[in-house]
Amino acid sequence: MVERRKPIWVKDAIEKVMEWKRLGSIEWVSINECDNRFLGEPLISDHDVPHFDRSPYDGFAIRSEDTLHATSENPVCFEVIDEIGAGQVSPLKVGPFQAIRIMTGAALPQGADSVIMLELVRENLKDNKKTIMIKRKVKTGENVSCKGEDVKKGDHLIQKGSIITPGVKALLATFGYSRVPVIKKPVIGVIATGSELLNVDEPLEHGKIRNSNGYMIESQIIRAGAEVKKYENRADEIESLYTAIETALSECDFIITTGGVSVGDYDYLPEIYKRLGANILFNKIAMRPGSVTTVANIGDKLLFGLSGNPSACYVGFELYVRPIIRYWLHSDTPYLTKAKATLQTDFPKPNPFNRFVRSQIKFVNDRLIVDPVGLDKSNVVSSIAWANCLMVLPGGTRGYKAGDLVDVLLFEDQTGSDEPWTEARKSSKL
Ligand SMILES: Nc1nc2c(c(=O)[nH]1)N[C@H]1C(S)=C(S)[C@@H](COP(=O)(O)OP(=O)(O)OC[C@H]3O[C@@H](n4cnc5c(N)ncnc54)[C@H](O)[C@@H]3O)O[C@H]1N2
Ligand code: MOO
Ligand SMILES: [Mg+2]
Repeated sequence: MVERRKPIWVKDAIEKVMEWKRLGSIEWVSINECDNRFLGEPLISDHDVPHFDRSPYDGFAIRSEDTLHATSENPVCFEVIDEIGAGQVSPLKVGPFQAIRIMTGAALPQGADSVIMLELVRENLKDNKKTIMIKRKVKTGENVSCKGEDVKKGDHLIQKGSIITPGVKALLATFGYSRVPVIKKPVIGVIATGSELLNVDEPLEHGKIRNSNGYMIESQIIRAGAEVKKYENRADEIESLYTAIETALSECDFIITTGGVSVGDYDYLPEIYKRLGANILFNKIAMRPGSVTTVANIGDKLLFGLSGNPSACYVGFELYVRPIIRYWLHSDTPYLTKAKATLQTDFPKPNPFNRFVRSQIKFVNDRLIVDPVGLDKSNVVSSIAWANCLMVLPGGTRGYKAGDLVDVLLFEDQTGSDEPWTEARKSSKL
């Protein structure tokens, strides 16, 4: 008799997984290698930015009070006493009716309190003496980038666990981080199982397929911010599969297997969990695809038994593995970013379970609209490539109509959510 599995709610499954969440430790890497890593310490400024008053324009540094009576009928003459470019500092102090020619980024010289742009003055050279004529009043502080206007010393700029984007990297450089504290990535072992699997470079044979899950999961692991340890594909053969998982357990923080978790004759994962003495957190979830997603723990290590069906495998990763990785990386928003969008086409298929539909979300006339992509079956691979989100259609008997507002989970958005998607349980059956 085939084992009857008891499905649990999506939210409960995520909670059970997150009971085993762990925080990663810190390591220091070169700033050249910090892209897309997660910051291991908050970034607090240790100096003002800029740390000196500077000119935001190419112009002349002057004392504004000297322009008090300047008009086009009555221009005021200034003697140009020095010239400085960015990085140069004038040793001179600007006195009454004196000016220093100054380029964008250069430190404002002593005595000056404002800058007038090159375009607004008339320059003269007489007897080797440079002068300028100013025809308008200049305000105190005009065209000066003041010390600390960008960042003040002691400002909390970026919190620990934030992803290092180009902007964050610019700040790290600004504050002299040649080495950057980041969270050490968890190492995730990946074993694709199935006697039908060919390697990517093997020619097709009747009845066999190339292993796509292994590559897809590798890519999802990298996108989530973790490190992949890829093992050879394993045939549906209990002894070699058991040995491969045992080895992976000793070498990795978490293990992902794909395939072999259902109730088929050659689905050996349930038997292997038993042999390993693993504690099964769940082996059936009230969702499509990915209902067979199984998660077990041995000590503090989680074994994610993702479905062999590509779309189910993909969804299983995003819902259950990704938050474990992001939590490890100290993110306080480890779940996929949630949004609401308007369904653009009817989705008439009724479903008793919560359905996570591979979809495309986009802006049309300032409105977020979402459309399913490709074939909505768990064994398809093509729709994954066209999807940038999962549209969530809660279980119930009815289908959905164009114009309905639906929940959407975004794959690429880095904001994340502090709460996972949660089903309204009344409308969904177990
Ligand atoms: N009698 C039942 N049959 C099935 C049930 C069920 O409840 N009762 N569940 C179905 C559901 S739902 C799913 S999902 C699949 C899950 O299957 P497994 O996780 O056991 O995976 P396999 O049987 O090994 O393979 C399923 C399918 O996926 C293809 N596959 C496997 N690995 C890869 C890979 N690395 N790359 C690409 N494709 C892969 C494999 O060839 C199969 O076609 O079970 C249903 N059956
Ligand atoms: O787990 Mo299966 O994906 O429900 O199709
Ligand atoms: Mg199977």
